Parts: sequence; structure tokens; C-alpha cells
Amino acid sequence: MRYDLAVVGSGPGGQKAAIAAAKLGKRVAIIERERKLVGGVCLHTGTIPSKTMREAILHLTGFRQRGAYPDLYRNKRQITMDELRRKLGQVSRTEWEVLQDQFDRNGVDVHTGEASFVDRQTLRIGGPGEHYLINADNVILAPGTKPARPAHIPFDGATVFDSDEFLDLDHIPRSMVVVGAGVIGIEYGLMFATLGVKVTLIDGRPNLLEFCDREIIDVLVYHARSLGVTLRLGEAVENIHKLDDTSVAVELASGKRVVGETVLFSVGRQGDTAALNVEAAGLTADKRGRLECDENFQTNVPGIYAVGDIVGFPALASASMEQGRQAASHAFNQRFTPSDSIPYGLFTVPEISMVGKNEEELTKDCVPYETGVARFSEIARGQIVGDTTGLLKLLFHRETLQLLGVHCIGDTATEIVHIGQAVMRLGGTIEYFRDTVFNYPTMAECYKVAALDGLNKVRLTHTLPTPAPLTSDAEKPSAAPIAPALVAPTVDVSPAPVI
Ligand SMILES: Cc1cc2nc3c(=O)[nH]c(=O)nc-3n(C[C@H](O)[C@H](O)[C@H](O)COP(=O)(O)OP(=O)(O)OC[C@H]3O[C@@H](n4cnc5c(N)ncnc54)[C@H](O)[C@@H]3O)c2cc1C
Ligand SMILES: NC(=O)c1ccc[n+]([C@@H]2O[C@H](COP(=O)([O-])OP(=O)(O)OC[C@H]3O[C@@H](n4cnc5c(N)ncnc54)[C@H](O)[C@@H]3O)[C@@H](O)[C@H]2O)c1
Repeated sequence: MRYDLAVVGSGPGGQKAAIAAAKLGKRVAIIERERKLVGGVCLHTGTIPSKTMREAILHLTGFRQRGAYPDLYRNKRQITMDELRRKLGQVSRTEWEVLQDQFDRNGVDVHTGEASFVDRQTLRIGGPGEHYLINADNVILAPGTKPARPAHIPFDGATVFDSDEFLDLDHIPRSMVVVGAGVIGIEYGLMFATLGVKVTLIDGRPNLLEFCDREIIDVLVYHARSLGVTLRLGEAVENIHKLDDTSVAVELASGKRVVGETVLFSVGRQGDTAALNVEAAGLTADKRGRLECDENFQTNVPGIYAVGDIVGFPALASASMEQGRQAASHAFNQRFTPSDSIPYGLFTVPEISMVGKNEEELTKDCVPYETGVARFSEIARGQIVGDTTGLLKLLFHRETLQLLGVHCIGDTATEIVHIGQAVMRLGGTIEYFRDTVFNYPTMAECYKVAALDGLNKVRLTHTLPTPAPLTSDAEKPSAAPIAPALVAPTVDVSPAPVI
């Protein structure tokens, strides 16, 4: 069997690479270990199940609205894991079918079995026993990652879990210790705290989610504490041992001992390259199982690409898809313009999202920036949906008013961030938000409120020219709408509303 492209792994990176090449009329194979795993970590143990479970938790506990309608929601203690899992099967089965259908429609051959290199253009499919070979001019590796499982941690899938096993919990524990407060640990920790579980989050780093805006993290910490979460930051975990069938002790280097009914061990992930025999193709994985590649995702071996979590940062489904498309485009000499910045969406409770620069980066680069903030408590939609603690913060250049970063926490943060992302990618200024009418009442109104707040601050720091008084009616601006794109950027010099 000879192909123009063989793709190993059917997660987001592999899927998009395979479909992109098939659309170019190429003969494409995609190889996945087991048929039921088509869709990868993303569909079966990662993104999709965790987000589906989060939605079930927010819905059943009435988290957003329980202050207003306490009688309408289930007692948290009565919610079961089976209820939380009910939607998982349905969502992943439907997504799985959609993917199979896409591969069929586009003529992508799906091979089932573990792939390993025989040489740089030949892959063995299947183990040492029953197997067959395929040849391909180009190979895109998208094998993803597995949870890190140090040998001294007593994983048993009953009381001590890694993040792939966690969804198989048979009951909702009364208490839970999360070791590793990275994205996975915080997302699951806050979901279970929302269910009333007593959660302790432990991390070796002194600050949570260091890549996020500090003001946003302060809001997150406020929520975590009000859900009863105990934070143990700057604490390394030395050991974990089971005390009995229902309690586990986590020993910290500082001498503290934290006891819980369940432990989620989520200290990062390892590249899933062990089975691939990458050396036969002339590649070497690093000690975390990851592969190096250039800006086109090509490895040091021409014609072999690596995409998705296997290349490390940012390890997101969204980025993996783009990397897959970019690698396929490069392999077949197609033009591809990669995005200059990607958004982050953290499905914590409440959710967080950001795109562009943060304050620390702008300060380090000596960029004269200003901030514009909208608090959800002053947005009508915030009151309606019951979120009065969220905020949207815009970072913009103090002189040009160009939008440089968007940081948001609260209901729909992961959606509304894209409004700012579009303006940023088009090189727009925050005046766009001042001059554009949004649906009302919506969360999008935050952009207008934040932009006005930012413009007011700039005015107060005397950077903007003082308005010259209008002397005659002829000078007054016409009420006729003018397409914003046709107007040179101006700054609002009308009297500032106090926000
Ligand atoms: C709990 C959790 C929550 C997450 N939430 C989000 C989120 O909200 N948003 C987001 O953007 N990202 C999220 N992520 C990250 C996201 O899931 C990953 O970035 C994404 O799945 C990576 O895609 P990938 O293409 O590298 O392949 P993966 O999805 O990792 O899939 C790789 C596939 O390759 C197969 N494979 C590996 N080796 C072989 C071989 N030798 N032969 C055949 N098949 C092989 C595996 O069986 C697997 O099916 C989350 C991850 C986790 C764990
Ligand atoms: N919403 C999302 O986009 C989303 C959600 C989940 C996961 N992901 C992706 O999955 C990847 C993996 O997530 P993760 O949370 O497993 O890894 P991570 O690297 O983000 O976090 C691991 C954490 O464990 C801590 N740690 C390591 N060893 C420790 C020890 N002995 N004691 C205490 N703390 C320790 C580290 O300091 C770190 O904060 C992330 O890079 C992320 O991109 C994304």
C-alpha cells in the first residue's frame, strides 16, 4: 500500500492533517491504535469529555443561577457520577461518527493498529505478530501524550487516578486531593468543588497558572476559596500512600500531610512516542517523549512532520488542528498563513480566556499601554445570567489605541474573547468598540464598557488632544453612518462619561 501521506494518530492534529491532504486530491492513510479511539485523547479522555462533564455539573447544580432559584436545582449530594457521565457517551459517539464520516467522504483510509517505523517511508501496522506494512512519501506524526505516571505513585484507578482514568470514578468522593494545579488539575478540582467535594489543590509552583493575567487569577482564587478549595502552593509532593480503601495520604516535602478520599495526580503529560520506533526513521524523542520540529512542523528528517501535543507548547486541541493543516500544506507545497496568536480557553469555574499580550509581557517590552475594564456586575446580561464577579480587561497602546490583549473571566469568557481576537488580528483600535453597536443585553457589551473605561483613563492621563470647541453648525459631525474602515483612526474627544 503506497500513500502520498500517512498520518499517525487521529486526534485533532492528525484529523485535520489527513483531511487537508485529502482535499488536495492526495492518497491519505490515517492510523489509530483502536477503531473506538478515533478522535484521540481529545475525544475520549481529554477535551470533549471533561467539557461535557463540566457542563453537566454546572447544569445539575444550577451553579450559575442557584442564588436566584435555589429550589429548582438538585441537592448536590444526590448527583451521581452516572448522571454526570450520561451525556459523555452520547457526545463522543456522535463526534466519533462525524469523524468516521468525514474520513469516508474524503477517501481517507483508516487503518487500525499501532504504527511503528520500519524506515523513514515505511510503517508497520500492528504488533510483532500479525501486522502489515504501508509506504508513504510523507508522514505526519500526531500521537499525542499520556499522563505522567511516576513509578512510586500507587495508581489504582479506584482511589488514586491519573487524568485519563478520572472520568471512570464510580462515585463522587467527599474529599479530593489534586496533585498538580496545572490546567487539568484546576479544571477538575473546581468542577468537583462545585459539586460540594472538599478539594485541596497542591502545586510546586508558588503561583497558579503563571501565564494568565494576575487580576484574573485573583478572581479565580476568590471563587476557588468560596467553593471551599484549599490551596497549597509552593509545596512539592513527595509521596502518596493509601491509608485504607477510602483514604489516601499525600505527603508534602514541607512535612505536611493532606488526606483525601480520592487523589487526582495531574503533574503533566508525556509524549506517546514509545511504540513508534522513531529511531528507525532517524528521529530522537526527548526525555519527555516529545519531538522537535521547525516552524512548518517538519522534523529534522525531510518529509516527516510532528504536530499536536507531541511537539509540546501550547498543547491545545485548537492549536493542534492548525498545526495539522499547516504541516499538510507544507508537505504538498500549499501556501499557509499561520495565526500570529492563539487564544487560551480555560474551562475553570468560572471560565477564563485570553488572547494577545498580558501586562507582564507589555511591561517587560516597555510598551506604553493602558487598560480598560468592564465588570460583569455593571452589565445587564451579567445580572440576568447571575454572574456578577466576572470581568473583561482590554490592554491597548496608550498612544495608538491599538488593541494588544484581551483577558476575561466569567460566563462565556471563552466565547466573547473571539470578538477582541478579531479586532486584534485586523490591527484595530479600541475605538472600534466605542463606535460599534452591539446587541443588548449581551456579554459583548463588556467590550464597549471596557473601551470607554480605557479611553477615559487615557484622557485623564492627558495623552489625548484637548478638544477644540465647535464654532458653527457646519462643523458639527454628520449623523449619517460612515463605514469605520473608511475613516482614519480618531480619538473620542467628547466629554467623558464616568464609568
Ligand atoms: C483532561 C484534558 C482536558 C483538555 N481540555 C482541553 C480544552 O478544553 N481545550 C483544548 O484546546 N485542549 C484541551 N486539552 C488538550 C487537547 O486534548 C490536546 O491538545 C489534543 O488532544 C492534542 O491532539 P493531538 O492531535 O496531539 O492528539 P491526541 O488527541 O493526543 O490523540 C493522539 C492519538 O494518537 C494515537 N496514537 C498514538 N500513538 C500511536 C501509534 N503508534 N499508532 C497508532 N495510533 C497512535 C492515540 O491512540 C490517540 O488516539 C485537554 C487535555 C486533557 C488531557
Ligand atoms: N482548557 C484547556 O485548554 C486545557 C485543559 C486541560 C489540559 N490542557 C492541556 O493539557 C496539558 C497538560 O495539563 P497538565 O495540567 O497535566 O499539565 P501542566 O504542565 O499544565 O501542569 C502540571 C502542574 O503540576 C505541577 N507539579 C509537577 N510536579 C509536582 C509535584 N511533585 N508536586 C506538586 N506539583 C507538581 C507543576 O508545577 C504544574 O503546575 C496542558 O499543557 C494544557 O495545554 C488544556
